[in-house]
Amino acid sequence: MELQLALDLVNIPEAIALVKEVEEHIDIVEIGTPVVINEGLHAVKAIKEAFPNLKVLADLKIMDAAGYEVMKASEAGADIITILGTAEDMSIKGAVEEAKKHGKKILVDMIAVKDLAGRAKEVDAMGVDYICVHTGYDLQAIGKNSFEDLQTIKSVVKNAKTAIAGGIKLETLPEVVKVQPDLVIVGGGITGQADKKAAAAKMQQMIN
Ligand SMILES: O=C(CO)[C@H](O)[C@H](O)COP(=O)(O)O
Repeated sequence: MELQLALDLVNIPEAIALVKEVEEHIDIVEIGTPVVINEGLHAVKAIKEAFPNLKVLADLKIMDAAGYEVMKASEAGADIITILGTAEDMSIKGAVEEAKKHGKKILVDMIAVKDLAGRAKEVDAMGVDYICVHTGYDLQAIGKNSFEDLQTIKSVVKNAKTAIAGGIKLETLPEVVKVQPDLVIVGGGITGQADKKAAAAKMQQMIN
């Protein structure tokens, strides 16, 4: 199981400082969608240059023009790029094809997908690398989580790795670990802690 640190509410210097604190306890750094909106793909480039040994995920949440956007994120140094499960099949297949050309991976974010099991089976057959259940901030605010959704995709996905994101904290991590996803994505559960290094270290220990 791998641990991904999601950075959503920082600028580039803050992101670098934060990763420095926890780098030995994480596998992947996510440049979150708000960071990409504020800073562009420069943020991906800056983090990859500063931490060449960590994988970098560009959370572009692609919906269209997938081949082009995957190409640009790949050129910036992203190792993994996200596309939405609600995107057209043609977009997801285009993302996979472009990522393969660059030796990169595609993570499908299943946020807001209604028929989770059905769509997970479909995107799994398109050759994507990760399928991720995700409760976004807006639904976290009304107490939702993706723990059951993780079980749903685990029961139908045959080829891709499975992942989970959205409000995971130290207290809820055991419930996630029980279901054995391949990738656990944590933002505020680390960045919102006074001792970020300790939180990341504890999570890494629980995951392993
Ligand atoms: O993609 C995201 C929001 O759209 C976040 O990066 C993801 O939800 C993880 O952050 P947190 O653990 O703080 O919810």
